[in-house]
Amino acid sequence: MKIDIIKCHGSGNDFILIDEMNAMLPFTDEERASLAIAICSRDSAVGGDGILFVQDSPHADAKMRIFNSDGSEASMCGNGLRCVARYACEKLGRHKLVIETMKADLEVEKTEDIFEGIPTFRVEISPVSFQLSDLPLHLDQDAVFNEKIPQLSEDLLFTAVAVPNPHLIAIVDEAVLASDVQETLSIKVNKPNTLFPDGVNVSFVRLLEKNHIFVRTFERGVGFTNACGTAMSASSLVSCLHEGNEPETEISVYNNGGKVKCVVHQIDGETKIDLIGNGTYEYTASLQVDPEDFSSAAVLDKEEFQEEKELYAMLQDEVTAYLTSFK
Ligand SMILES: N[C@@H](CCC[C@H](N)C(=O)O)C(=O)O
Repeated sequence: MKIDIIKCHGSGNDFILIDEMNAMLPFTDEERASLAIAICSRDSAVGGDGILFVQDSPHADAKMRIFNSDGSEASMCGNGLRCVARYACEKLGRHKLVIETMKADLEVEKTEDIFEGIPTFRVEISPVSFQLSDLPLHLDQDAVFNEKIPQLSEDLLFTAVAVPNPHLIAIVDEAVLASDVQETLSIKVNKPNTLFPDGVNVSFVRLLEKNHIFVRTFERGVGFTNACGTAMSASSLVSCLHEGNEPETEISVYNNGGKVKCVVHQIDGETKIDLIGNGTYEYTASLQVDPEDFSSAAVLDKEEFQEEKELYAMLQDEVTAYLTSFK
């Protein structure tokens, strides 16, 4: 069988986008999980942090489903939603859409370039919940706000938040960021454990200057990625709650894959976060796959988006220069 794909990324968090809108024979969920495991493998002909399935929606302009590279389905994907926003806006000829996700219909729109010539999109990150039951995190308390979790660390202070996928966030210094603390802790809470039965995305955050932070994330179902959009959004919120950054103000969020901007909105007791950043295409192609063995996928008719790659590399150079000033 042949599957048309777009290889894309949001801040270096890379995905395979598959359009299932109007599909005559949509995949089963078992096939979606198997396909993610097969073609996201960095040993495969494609490789990626996950697959974005774009589908019809009965009550929104389109629907996004995200399958991690281990085949697990997540409730949300911020970097992926920007790629889906670009694809759906271009397909439907619109600049603003509503995209259905597992737990919410979210606003997306094309916005001013984050770097000249780089397609940039604003996506809504919500709902936001600090209730531990919404992650879930099994502790005998309702929330974890900038406090210790002795089972995980004697020193670090954590905040737990669902946006709506689960995130555990710690503000750390450069020395902790450079250590293996994050990897060890992340592996512990993403294998069978009593605290996080569904696993959790773990982010270490370094404060750079006012309204400028660096975020590195070990993603549930993937491992370390260049960036995690929901994690960068949640980390921006935490930086407003505990570290003096400002709601209703653009927070520049740097990561190993580039940068995004986040704006935290807190209105009538409800929190929403705008995540603003690139939706970059790397290439289009057709995958020739054996429906009985997805791992045999071959890439055909590959067409590169060379100019986009070169522009994004210039943004990354700018980010590297900025981050070097904090070493
Ligand atoms: N990288 C995504 C998050 C993808 C899902 C996450 N790994 C999870 O399982 O919750 C993003 O950009 O938010």
